[in-house]
Amino acid sequence: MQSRIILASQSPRRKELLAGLGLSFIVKVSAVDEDQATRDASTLTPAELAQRLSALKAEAVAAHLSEGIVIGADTIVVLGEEILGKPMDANDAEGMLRKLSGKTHLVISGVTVIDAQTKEQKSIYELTEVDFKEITDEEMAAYLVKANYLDKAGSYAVQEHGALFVKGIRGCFFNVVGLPLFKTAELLQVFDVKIL
Ligand SMILES: Cc1cn([C@H]2C[C@H](O)[C@@H](COP(=O)(O)OP(=O)(O)OP(=O)(O)O)O2)c(=O)[nH]c1=O
Repeated sequence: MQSRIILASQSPRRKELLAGLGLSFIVKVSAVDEDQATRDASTLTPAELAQRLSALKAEAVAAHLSEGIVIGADTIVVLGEEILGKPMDANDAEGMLRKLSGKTHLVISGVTVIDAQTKEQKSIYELTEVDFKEITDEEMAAYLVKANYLDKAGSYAVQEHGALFVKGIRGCFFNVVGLPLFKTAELLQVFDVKIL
């Protein structure tokens, strides 16, 4: 029998992406203080951090379960040495977008899967390069009024108004949206989840 799958994420994007694979699953979320965890993990590389945060989210949910396959994920935007998470407010968002303007950055998502019964746990990450156009002052002002950016790493969503700034990407598109489907599917197969 196929194990029950639990998505440990409040992100509507991750829910939609996973549902697109035809999997049936339930959503369960447990609180993780991502900001504190990021501060605690200052020696990690960005890829390690994304994986660590995804693991904390999956572990927080798996801790309350005796069976099931739990999936946690985390997405960060990395510009040079700087990690950009979600903005605190419009000012913060504007600052992030000014930094990203005209440059290429990385989007890294970590994904962790845990078998709640055996406690087997595995993490992967995926990395996508994203090229931004130069954002004009007029575009910036309109964007901050119209776009939904507060719950998005880097203050943009490539699948929404952020598309107007994204000239090109190299790598997995779904990774930028929040769940790298190819690598997530490979990982789920390690846990004997049948997709096809
Ligand atoms: C860069 C980018 C991010 N995002 C979103 C994906 C994630 O939802 C969010 C990054 O925040 P996360 O902390 O990874 O996820 P979350 O808080 O939304 O959900 P949860 O922790 O419960 O899993 O940014 C987009 O939707 N589009 C984009 O282009």
